[in-house]
Amino acid sequence: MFHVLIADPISDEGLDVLYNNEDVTVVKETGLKPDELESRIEEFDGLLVRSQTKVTRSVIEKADRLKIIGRAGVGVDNIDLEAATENGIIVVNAPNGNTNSAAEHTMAMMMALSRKIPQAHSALKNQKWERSKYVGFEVKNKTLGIVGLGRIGTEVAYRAKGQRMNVIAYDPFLTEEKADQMGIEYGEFEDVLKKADYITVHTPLLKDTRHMISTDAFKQMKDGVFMINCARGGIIDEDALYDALVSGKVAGAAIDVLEEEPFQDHKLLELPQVVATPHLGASTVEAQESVAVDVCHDVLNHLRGDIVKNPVNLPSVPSDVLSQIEPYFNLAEKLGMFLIRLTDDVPEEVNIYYSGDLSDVKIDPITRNAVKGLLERHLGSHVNDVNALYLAEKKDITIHENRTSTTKGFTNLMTVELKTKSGVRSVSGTLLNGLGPRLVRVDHYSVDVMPEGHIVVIHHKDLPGVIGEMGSLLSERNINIATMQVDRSDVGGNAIMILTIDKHAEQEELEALKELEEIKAVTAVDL
Ligand SMILES: NC(=O)c1ccc[n+]([C@@H]2O[C@H](COP(=O)([O-])OP(=O)(O)OC[C@H]3O[C@@H](n4cnc5c(N)ncnc54)[C@H](O)[C@@H]3O)[C@@H](O)[C@H]2O)c1
Ligand SMILES: O=C(O)[C@H](O)COP(=O)(O)O
Repeated sequence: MFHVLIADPISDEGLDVLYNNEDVTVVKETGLKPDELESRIEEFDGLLVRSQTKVTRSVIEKADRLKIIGRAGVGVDNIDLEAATENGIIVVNAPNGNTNSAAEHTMAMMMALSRKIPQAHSALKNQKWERSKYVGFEVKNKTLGIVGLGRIGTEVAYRAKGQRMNVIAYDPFLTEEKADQMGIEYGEFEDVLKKADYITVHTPLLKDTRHMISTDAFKQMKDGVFMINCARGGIIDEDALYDALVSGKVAGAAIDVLEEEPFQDHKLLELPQVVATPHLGASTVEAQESVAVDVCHDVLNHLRGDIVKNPVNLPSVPSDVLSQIEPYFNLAEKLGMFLIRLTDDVPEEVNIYYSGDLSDVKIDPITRNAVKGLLERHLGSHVNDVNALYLAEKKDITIHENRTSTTKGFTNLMTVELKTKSGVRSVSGTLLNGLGPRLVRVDHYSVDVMPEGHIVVIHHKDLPGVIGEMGSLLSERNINIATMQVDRSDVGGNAIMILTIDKHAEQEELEALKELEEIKAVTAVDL
């Protein structure tokens, strides 16, 4: 049974996705104080929030069974992503559901600002008919500067063109060609600052974007510029904006978001040329239904062990690519689990080689599964594909991915190589069409083993009678051999035997095998 906590108001249409399942219980407790959330969180497998609830490191560190945090919306700056990743908790969001609403709100704010609608409205409600006081500006033929041309910035650009504005945009991923296609001007950040009559920001709040609209940025702008922020508080330095408004450098500002929310007594709100809404960009029926449905599906999928659509702290994989690589996840994990059993030394470096069909697919998610398999032996079951690479780095294990043309006759081949102070061990595997995963090499020995169940790997001398002796030893202990694979380096030299047996091999059973003179090493691997 999975327990999911809904900590912010989330649309019922989304919650229905969770309610209608026998394996899920939903607890709705919105408006929890940070210490209340900390004390409740250990009961839950899933947590659903919007922007209000702060999912801090101390919340995450108390979340012993938490597997997923769902953000019904875009911005995840209220969630400590680093802490979530370290603790193997996947964070998912719903990036597409509120794009339209946020873009429409931005346009509404720009028009309200330009035509002083909120000020005129409030005067009229106070019985003041002040027509001359509220003369505004047309936006037609003015230049709108967009900082951040992602989903929302792009929608704003198209709407502004519909208003016959000129649009100039800056985004690190914007090319001149793309700008041409959109019929807008491509600019550097400074060009946008200098040329725009209205500037709207649509970036996430990141280290690089915090206070990117600073005192220095205001200095570069036209006198009488209008500023709009329907993205995140903190992108605009609020003190610098206040000074620029008071000095008249900025003619007016439309603000949906501030650094500290909820906000009430903010000095910006005292200025008559500031139009503000309480973080309403995504607050439409349509957006809320859409983000809630999207995020609840991802939460349910993840809890049931299925793939999520919108991971934030995992590489996102388009579904057509996923269907190509998902079958390799199990193979990769098994290779990692097998390999780590071949040595008791401290892992230092892992090299993963992808070849054949695997040489031109997205390999990062496959690598995560291999590393997860490797680390599980020593770090336990809290290792997952979210934190596998982070934990490897923490343990000073370097991971290298390599694409090679060496297929050794297989249509796809994956080799995981582990370096320790005593040497290099490696294991290779393939997905056999229709037959599933196979181990095909262990170090330099060729084998053909299904990587599942109870396996015993025996390194021995290639001498007559060894196989028989081992067979009798095992049968004396009532251990049935299901399959057996042998290979040798040269006649009479070193050899390997890989047995699959019907039950877990106990330590004393392995010790008995080791007593045979010809046996050099015996390792049990349960996959
Ligand atoms: N007010 C609201 O209710 C509301 C609603 C939805 C989204 N938002 C916020 O709006 C913002 C944009 O959302 P989105 O869905 O368009 O995100 P997005 O990821 O699609 O777009 C963000 C864009 O910002 C660009 N960017 C990053 N750093 C930049 C920099 N230094 N300079 C210029 N551009 C930079 C990125 O390249 C990207 O194209 C986010 O902060 C989101 O949280 C607010
Ligand atoms: O990032 C977002 O999606 C918006 O800021 C919406 O936030 P909200 O879900 O709290 O309205």
